Amino acid sequence: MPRRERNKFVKRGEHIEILIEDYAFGGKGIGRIRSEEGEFVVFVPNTLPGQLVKAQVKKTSKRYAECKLLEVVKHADTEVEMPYQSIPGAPYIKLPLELQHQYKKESTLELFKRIGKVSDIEEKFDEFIASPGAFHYRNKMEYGFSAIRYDHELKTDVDEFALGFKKRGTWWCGENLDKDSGLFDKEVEDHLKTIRAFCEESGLAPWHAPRKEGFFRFLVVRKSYHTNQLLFNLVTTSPDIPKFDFDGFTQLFKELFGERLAGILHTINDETGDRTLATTGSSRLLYGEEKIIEELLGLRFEISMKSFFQTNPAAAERLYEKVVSYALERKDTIDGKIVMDLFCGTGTIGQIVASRSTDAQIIGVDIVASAIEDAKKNANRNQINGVQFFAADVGKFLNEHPEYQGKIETIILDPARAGIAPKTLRKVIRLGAERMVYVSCNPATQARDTEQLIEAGYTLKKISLVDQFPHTAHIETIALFEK
Ligand SMILES: C[S@@+](CC[C@H](N)C(=O)[O-])C[C@H]1O[C@@H](n2cnc3c(N)ncnc32)[C@H](O)[C@@H]1O
Repeated sequence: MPRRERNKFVKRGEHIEILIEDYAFGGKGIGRIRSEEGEFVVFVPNTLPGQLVKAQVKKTSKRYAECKLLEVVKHADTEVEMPYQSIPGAPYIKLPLELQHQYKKESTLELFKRIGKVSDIEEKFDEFIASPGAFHYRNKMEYGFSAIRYDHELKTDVDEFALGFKKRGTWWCGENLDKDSGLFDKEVEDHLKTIRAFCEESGLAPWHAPRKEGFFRFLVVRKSYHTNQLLFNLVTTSPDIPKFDFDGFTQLFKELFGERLAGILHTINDETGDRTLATTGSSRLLYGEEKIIEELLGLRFEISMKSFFQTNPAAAERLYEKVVSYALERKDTIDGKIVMDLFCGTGTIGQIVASRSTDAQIIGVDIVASAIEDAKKNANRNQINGVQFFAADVGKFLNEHPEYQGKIETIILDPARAGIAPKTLRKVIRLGAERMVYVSCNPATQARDTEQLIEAGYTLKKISLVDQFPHTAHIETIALFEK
């Protein structure tokens, strides 16, 4: 085993108190220990510049240490009070949006300098696109049931029924969400404690993660901003199904949400893993419809519990507008041409490009068969011609279709967080497109791919950032590459 390099500043397991001075990409606060021996860097995720924090050292190397946040000892002067319940999914909610934007922009551009080797990245920077709504912007939430609850007053775990989110940094312990978190639908979250009380009164057990047993597992909610309707999915295990009052449960939701209630599903998940939906296990409709309709840039989409859909539709519209504007900037490479939409998901980008061009042929490829089915249905519903969708791995698809080499002028790429596998990227490069519009939800992998694209003769022309998830560390980037 390689020997870990030691440092003279901190030891693994040690508790330290440190002032956070800076922000690194991905939501890590940076602290510095200074001594005559030099400067030592400490990363503490989910912290803000200006905070004094207690942290535990998890990993060390010669020049830096990675820590886990234990407690914020003193808040930063920049933090503001919020009327929302704080949740692990929104670690930066107390930081004013302008500062969140500034940190996200600086740390992302820095990545492209360091990993992508684009030294003049500031000159390529085009626009920072904010989310139209900074609060209550999500259209989906997954609340977990837990038999172990974290009590913030007692500062310990207690054996009690909980419904909400996992306590940050644990897999076994939940926290109750008692009111609006500021991220999803206020009415749903304000009513969550009533739903919890109904479930608790049934006497059936919530999921006990260490023992891997219990009846109640998840409550998933999807919302349409177009119709303001809500679709719920109660996920449970199967043995106690006959003991649960599903009619009473449905009645409660009708009373709480009235006209807003589109439907309620019940899904069985007997698998012990932490996933909401089991690969096995069935779903049945308890009430109403199993789909809701959403509208995006004038196009209509049918959304079921399983389909992928952008989580912040209003910000997704802005993201798509930017992607399409980069693609259509040179209409001569689109009109009457074949355009590839790789990693196309439900095919939204390809459909928008098709609807705004003349005789373009869009080829959409995604590995998830159900997403491709939705893409085809959505294209039919929106009466969009000239689109073809394929359920396949992008690398395999390009192997099996050498006829496209040299025939494509514009490629749109929107890979998942892991980025594009280097082998697949080489195949994409071999298509010989003049232009690539590369969308990424993980700029770190995009910065890595940028270096490979530059080596292959592409130039990074422009880059825009889209803040789809305010109060989190996430940021999306749209980069335009040209030969
Ligand atoms: C960020 S999403 C794309 C979203 C899509 N552009 C949209 O706007 O709806 C990334 C997509 O990559 C797909 N994917 C991941 N690995 C893949 C592979 N090897 N080949 C094809 N598609 C893949 C995922 O199924 C997912 O739909």
